[in-house]
Amino acid sequence: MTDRWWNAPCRTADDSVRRAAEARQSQLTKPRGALGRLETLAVELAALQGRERPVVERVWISVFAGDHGVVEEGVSAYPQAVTGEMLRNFVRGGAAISVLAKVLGAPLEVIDLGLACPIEPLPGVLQLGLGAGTANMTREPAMTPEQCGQALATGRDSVARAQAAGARLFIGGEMGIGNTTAASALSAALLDAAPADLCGPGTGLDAAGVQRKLAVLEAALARHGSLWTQPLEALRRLGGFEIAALAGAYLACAQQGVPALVDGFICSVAALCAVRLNSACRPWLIFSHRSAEPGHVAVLQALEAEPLLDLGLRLGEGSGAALAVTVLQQACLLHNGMATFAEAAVSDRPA
Ligand SMILES: O=C(O)c1ccc[n+]([C@@H]2O[C@H](COP(=O)([O-])O)[C@@H](O)[C@H]2O)c1
Ligand SMILES: Cc1cc2nc[nH]c2cc1C
Repeated sequence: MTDRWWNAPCRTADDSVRRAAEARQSQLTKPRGALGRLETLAVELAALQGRERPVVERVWISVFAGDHGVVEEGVSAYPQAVTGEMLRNFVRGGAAISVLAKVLGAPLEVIDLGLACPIEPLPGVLQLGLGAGTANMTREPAMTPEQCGQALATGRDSVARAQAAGARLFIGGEMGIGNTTAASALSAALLDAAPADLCGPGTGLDAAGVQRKLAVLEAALARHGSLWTQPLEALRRLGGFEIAALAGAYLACAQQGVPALVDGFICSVAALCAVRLNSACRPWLIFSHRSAEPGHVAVLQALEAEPLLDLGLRLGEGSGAALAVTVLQQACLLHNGMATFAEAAVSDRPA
């Protein structure tokens, strides 16, 4: 991997626009701060978009899918064939993210990076064939350097398509049976944390299943723990195709100046990876929700992220991010549409 494109500079938010947007918030007909997080969200979006009146329109959704060799260790409640089966469901319109994309009027791009149980060519699914899923990380690195580089570039290419379509907000989703194990291993490595703090039921393991998954995580970390010093190598050894693609997408979003709405546990681990690869991407990442997957808390904390929603979701696909779009939209509509104290002839000081 000689082309380390992710090291190129990221765009920066516009501080003068931020100050103008803050000044506007202070003039709107409400006690200062009364719209809580909606105020800072609108101001931050204004600074990122470089416009005092931010807008959330033309949302783009890319869902990245891949399988995981570690599934042969019995770490998921569901069989690996579900990854490909869900891709069919995505394009036929029956998955949660299909419904939410339709509601938002957002294009839904589906990318199959490499499946253990390949599916037929399908209109609407971009099939890249990086491999029959990743290798089993308890035995060998999940990805070759070439696969990891191709997966990162896949995310970057999605952002380029989003930008060409005029997208103002990027949502990355993921689908991959076993990917909570990859995300737990990768985050334990990057955070130097105990795997027990990052291991959870995923799609629905029972207590015995979670214990088995923990033993698998410990084996993977013992196998690779001393073999990586750079985040890229941790990603290659412990991550997955879709996780690398998401990391590449977040980095490209920051380089191109497109805010990204981050979904749940797996997406947040990809975001952590992106931040470790190039910390200047962090301001472009907005965290949509706190997943029910227990490891999400530690990852959010490490990123100093306070997510917008906490609905007990643990689906993935980009679903939590798609749900949070409405919150961003309402924050902007209030910021842009409310009257100022002067316009409405309302006294702007407490008695
Ligand atoms: O987004 C989340 O927070 C989340 C939490 C738990 C599970 N998932 C989804 O469930 C799948 C991975 O679960 P598992 O148990 O097979 O590792 C994968 O397709 C994810 O999209 C997603
Ligand atoms: C049915 C199903 C749908 C999903 N969507 C994202 N991860 C998933 C895992 C399963 C098992």
